[in-house]
Amino acid sequence: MSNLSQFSIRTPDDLHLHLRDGEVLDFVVPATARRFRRAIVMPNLKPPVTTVDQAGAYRQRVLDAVQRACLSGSYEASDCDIMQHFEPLMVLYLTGSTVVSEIEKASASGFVHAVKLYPAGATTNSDAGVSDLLGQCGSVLAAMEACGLPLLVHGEVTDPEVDVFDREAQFVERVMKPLRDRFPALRVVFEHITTRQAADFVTTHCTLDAQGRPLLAATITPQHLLYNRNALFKGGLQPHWYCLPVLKREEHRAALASAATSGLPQFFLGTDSAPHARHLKEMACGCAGCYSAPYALEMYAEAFEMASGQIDVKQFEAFCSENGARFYGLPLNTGAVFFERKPCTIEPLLPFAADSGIVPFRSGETLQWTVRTKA
Ligand SMILES: NC(=O)N[C@@H](CC(=O)O)C(=O)O
Ligand SMILES: [Zn+2]
Ligand SMILES: [Zn+2]
Repeated sequence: MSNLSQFSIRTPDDLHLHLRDGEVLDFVVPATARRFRRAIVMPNLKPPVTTVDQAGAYRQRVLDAVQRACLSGSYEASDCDIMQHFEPLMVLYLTGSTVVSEIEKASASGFVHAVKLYPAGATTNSDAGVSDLLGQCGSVLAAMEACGLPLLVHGEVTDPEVDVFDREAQFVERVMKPLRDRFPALRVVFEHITTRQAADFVTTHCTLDAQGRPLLAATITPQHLLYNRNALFKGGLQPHWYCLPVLKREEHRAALASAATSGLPQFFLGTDSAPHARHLKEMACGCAGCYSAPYALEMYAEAFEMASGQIDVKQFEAFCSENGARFYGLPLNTGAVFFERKPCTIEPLLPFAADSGIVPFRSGETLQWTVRTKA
C-alpha cells in the first residue's frame, strides 16, 4: 500500500474542550481557534457555569479572548482570519438544583448546546456535580429529552469500593443502561470513552431519531487512541499522561481505535484538552488533564494511521468534521485543513507569563504529520 503524503479534510470541530477562564483562557484559546471552527466548551469553572446567563457571559469572554489574541500581533494575519470565525458552543453544568425552566431557557438560547453531568467527586471541579442522576434530576432529564438538548456525561462511578480502572465499565451498568431505559429519546454523549465496554455500549445501544441522527454518541481523545496505561509509568511516573478517566489496558485502546475508524456516525472528535499549570501537574497529588489542543489534529492522524495502516480520508473526515456536527444539528463547516507528512516537534514548555507555563501533551516529541490551514 502506498503511503499518503498529504491530504485535506473539511474544517473540524472539537466537541469536548476545556478553555478555563481569565489569563489562561487568553493563553490557550488561539491553539484551538486556529484549527477548529467550533468547540463544545466545558463548564467546569470555579464556580461552575450553571445558568444560561453565566454561559452567555462566558461565551463573550471566550470571543473577547480571541479578539485580543488577534490584536496582540503575536499571530500571523492568516491565522487571525481563521481565528475570527471561531464559535464557542456553550454547556451548562448540571447540579442537583438545576431547574426545568433553565433547561427550557438554554434550549431557546441558541448558544447553549448541551448540559454536562459531572458525577460529584469524579474529576477536576466536579464537587458541585450530581451524586444520584436518576434520583435527583428526573424532571430535568425529561425536559432535556423533550426539547432535544443533549446530556454530556463524564462516565465514571465514584464509589470508592470500585477499582479506578473499572469505574467507567461500572458506570455503563449502573447509570448508562438505566438512563437509556428511562429516557430512550434523550440525546446522550458518553464523553472521552476509555474502555471496550463503553465503545461496545455506544456501538450497540445507539438508536436513531426521526431524522436518522444518532441519539447516543461518544467522543474519543487522542491520548486514549494512542496510549495504554503503560505510558503512565514509562521510565518513571509520567504526570503529563495523567487524565481522567485514566488510560486503560491495551485491549481497551485497541477497541477505541476500532470504534473511531469504524465509520459509525456516533463516534467523533473531542480532545478533552485540559490545561493545568506545570507546577500543578508536577507535584504530589497532581491534577488530571492533558493539554493536547495545539497538536491534537496531528495526533489523531497518527492514531488513524496506526489503526488502519493507511488513513481512510473519508472516515477520518467523518470523525473529525462531520459526525459531531450532525449529532449537534449544526451545519457542516466550509473550509479545510491540510495534512502533510512532514515531521513537527512539540515545544517542551509553553511559557505562560502569569504562571509556571503549560507542558503540552507529548512535549518534546516529534510527530509525523504537520497541519496547515492554508493550501
Ligand atoms: N479529563 C481530565 O482529566 N480533566 C478535565 C476534566 C474532565 O474532563 O474530566 C479537566 O477539567 O481538567
Ligand atoms: Zn471528564
Ligand atoms: Zn473534559
